[in-house]
Amino acid sequence: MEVTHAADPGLPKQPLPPTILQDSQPLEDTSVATTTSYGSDSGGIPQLSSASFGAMMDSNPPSALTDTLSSFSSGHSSFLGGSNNNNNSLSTFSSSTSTSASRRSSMQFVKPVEVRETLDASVTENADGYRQLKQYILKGEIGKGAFGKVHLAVDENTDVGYAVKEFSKSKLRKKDKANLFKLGPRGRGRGRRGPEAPTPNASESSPLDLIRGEIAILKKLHHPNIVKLYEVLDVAQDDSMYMVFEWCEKGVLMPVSLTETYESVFSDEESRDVFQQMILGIEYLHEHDIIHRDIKPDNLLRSGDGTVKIVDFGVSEMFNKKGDDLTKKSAGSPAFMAPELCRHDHGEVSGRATDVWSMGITLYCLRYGRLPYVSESILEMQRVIREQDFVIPDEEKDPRFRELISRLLEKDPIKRITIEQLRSDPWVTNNDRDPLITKEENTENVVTEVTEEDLRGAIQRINSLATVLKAITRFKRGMKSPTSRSGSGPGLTGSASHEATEMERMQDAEEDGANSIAQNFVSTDETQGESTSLDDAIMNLSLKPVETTEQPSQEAAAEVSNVSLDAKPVSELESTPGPAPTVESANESDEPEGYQVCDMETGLCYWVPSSKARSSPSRSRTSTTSTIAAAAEQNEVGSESTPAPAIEIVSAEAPAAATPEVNHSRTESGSASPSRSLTPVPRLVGKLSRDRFAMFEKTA
Ligand SMILES: Nc1ncnc2c1ncn2[C@@H]1O[C@H](COP(=O)(O)OP(=O)(O)OP(=O)(O)O)[C@@H](O)[C@H]1O
Repeated sequence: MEVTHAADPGLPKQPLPPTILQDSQPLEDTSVATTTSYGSDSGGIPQLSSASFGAMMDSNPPSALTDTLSSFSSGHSSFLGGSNNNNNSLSTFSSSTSTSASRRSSMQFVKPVEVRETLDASVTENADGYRQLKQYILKGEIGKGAFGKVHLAVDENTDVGYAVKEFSKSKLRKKDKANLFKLGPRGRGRGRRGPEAPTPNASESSPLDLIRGEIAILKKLHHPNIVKLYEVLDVAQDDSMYMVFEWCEKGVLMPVSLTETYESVFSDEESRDVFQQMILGIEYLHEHDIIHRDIKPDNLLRSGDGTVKIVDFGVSEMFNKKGDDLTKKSAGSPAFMAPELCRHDHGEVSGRATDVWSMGITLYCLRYGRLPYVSESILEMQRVIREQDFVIPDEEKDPRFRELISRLLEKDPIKRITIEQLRSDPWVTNNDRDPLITKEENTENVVTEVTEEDLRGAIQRINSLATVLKAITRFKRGMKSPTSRSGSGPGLTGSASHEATEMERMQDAEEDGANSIAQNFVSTDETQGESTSLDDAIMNLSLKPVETTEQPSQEAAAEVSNVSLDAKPVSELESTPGPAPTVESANESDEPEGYQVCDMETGLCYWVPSSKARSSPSRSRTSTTSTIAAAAEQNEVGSESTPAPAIEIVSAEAPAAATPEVNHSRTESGSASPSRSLTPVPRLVGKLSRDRFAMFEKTA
């Protein structure tokens, strides 16, 4: 059996080392493990070190370094914030490590991947004695986090390797309660939300809510230097929840010890390469108003080709207001904490600047193999960070590096170097010999052509209207001229921020009815007083358990999509009087008057009129959005047992008296309907989103 790791879907699969490939033995058979280590609470079960697997893939594994690092595996102290006890090797960059040039070209392969959510998973034991979670066969432990183990898993259908992070729900709940006490409702859950975030409704919570913030953050991110999340699963019967991540087979870049110094550290070139990748990953995060807050070498993993992946968004914070990054919360690992956070009564601080500080400590560690600030107690550590200057070893001969470190570890956050300034730093760019890709290239979500295979490929389940918004956005960008997409237009110049890009998109949204969905989406607070942004919507919509009845009640449908009862479920829509124009009829005119939004999973298509066709500004915009959401979700509920009916939503904002609010046609299983001819593919115009919901312009 050939096992591969889940790199970007666009990249070729890479085989796992033969030792794992051949083996289908249960964990207890220690011959499976290429290296065995016994962590403090491993219970004697051999742990497979992902770094060891990675090292085996190197043509020239750095055995000396492996030896050196064995002294670092004895556990991290709380100063470092880490709790893993795996024996990850610090391997030098091997010949397989990608260069920044090849990385640049691989940026185009990053494809958005939808995160699947499974609420009723179960763990069974397979014929070979391995634990199996859905299609994932848990092969062995590759790490230990604060809330549980990290397993190497293999998808039995595709032989792709994944890192499956197990969480103990009881531990998470305990932590959640503590956060509630310390930080209030907004500090709850892994992956916190900025000050604008609404309070989660505890009474509606599902176990996945405990990690909902982290999921919501990871869902948004599609970048080569950010670890990909593929699926989250809750096992109702026991204490475990799982997150399925891209497997970073070379493991942790460098575990750091409070007391030790590495004998071998990253060379100038290697440190630059890692740091450049960190800059790109963090820039991307910051442009999406996400602050990581726990940047440290332990949270930088490497994939098989050496690409650096930022992991662990458990204490990250997502801000709803564009550009806002002020936080009062302290988080992260004390040794990496910025001085402005190192006082218990600190006021609001810039999250971006604190991430930059942590990048500085990380770079120092990479280069010199030790921390710049060390102390024996947390309070003392905080004092040292606030008051003392770091020391750069005398051997450091590169004045550019000295200058960079002092700008990164500048105690005043206002004076500290910014990500933007890092882009042109002489050490970072090696005096322009190794420049970074542009900010635009780095922060743009990649829009790619969709293949037939993609169209057929099932995205299992998406319970979020965010998908609709993303589809719309990508569709719009796909439809734009190359000039505007490349960012040479107003607001999209080299220094253009993501904020400007988003604003432009939103302005575009005014221009056609398709994007009215997007507008509705962000304006739901007008009518519901609840959701204020896409992020909120993700929070509110994406993790709800879906009823499994074929015909859910009106209340259930609204619950599923978390919309007001104003949103009509399909059953009610069916009896709505009025004409039910098909897309064919809508397409008869010469000019497009709207768009189809097609659900690629179920085959349902919705018709969204253009702004020209909309006539009643007084109608609640939420209604349209909500109705589509409810209808989509409702169909999803029924889709397992009955073939998908065809639904069109037309003239959704026309006055109710003259034209029904929502007209639709629906065909029961097996019966012929003109709407069945709404097969999306032939109608595709321009580029198409990979997501479940795709936009189609009418064809001439
Ligand atoms: N995607 C991955 N690929 C390979 N190994 C991983 C992956 N994610 C985690 N690991 C391994 O598991 C270890 C623990 O990771 P994890 O993120 O759970 O630890 P943590 O920093 O304590 O986080 P948390 O506080 O969120 O539990 C890592 O140090 C790493 O060795």
